[in-house]
Amino acid sequence: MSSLPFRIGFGEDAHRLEAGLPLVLGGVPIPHAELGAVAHSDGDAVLHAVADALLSGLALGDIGQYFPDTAAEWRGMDSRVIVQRALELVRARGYVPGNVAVVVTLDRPKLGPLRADIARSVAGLLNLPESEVGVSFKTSEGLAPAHVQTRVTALLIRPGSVAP
Ligand SMILES: Nc1ccn([C@@H]2O[C@H](COP(=O)(O)O)[C@@H](O)[C@H]2O)c(=O)n1
Ligand SMILES: C[C@@]1(CO)OP(=O)(O)OP(=O)(O)OC[C@H]1O
Repeated sequence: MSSLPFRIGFGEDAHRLEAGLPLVLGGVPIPHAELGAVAHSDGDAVLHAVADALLSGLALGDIGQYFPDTAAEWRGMDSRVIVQRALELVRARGYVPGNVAVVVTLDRPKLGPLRADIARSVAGLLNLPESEVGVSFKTSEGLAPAHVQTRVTALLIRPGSVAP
């Protein structure tokens, strides 16, 4: 069991995009997306990277170990369940999330108008104030138009080990 007051986690995810599929990011359905994620689950690349960031901060592996993409039971699953499980594992080791920073690379549609919705959704899942969830968007500058990529850093704190 770690005795460090802080741990840093990093997660990354990518999904191929195709027409006729839904796009969900951070638990928020993206309206008017021409392309959606090809995935075994609901393909929420933000929540997959959030969960991996939580797990990696405590060297707990990655979501594929807990939710294999070969298991029929996880087909089409709501990725909020993945984050909830990762959070349970983090809490069981005596840590809680302090803040997270999310970067989404997606060419279309523009996500700026949904920034607050995504931050609020991720914050709610992690039991954090919205102000502790940074959300940035980038395009690939046309290099990967049928692709969504996400990267997330997470600070994990052991309550009681640092002055408030
Ligand atoms: N899907 C996206 C991608 C980017 N944005 C915003 O556009 C601005 C410029 O992005 P660059 O990749 O060209 O640097 C930036 O302010 C992003 O927030 C967006 O809203 N949705
Ligand atoms: C979430 C899982 C399981 O349904 O499948 P995908 O939706 O394909 O997502 P990915 O980020 O490729 O890997 C994790 C998987 O185990």
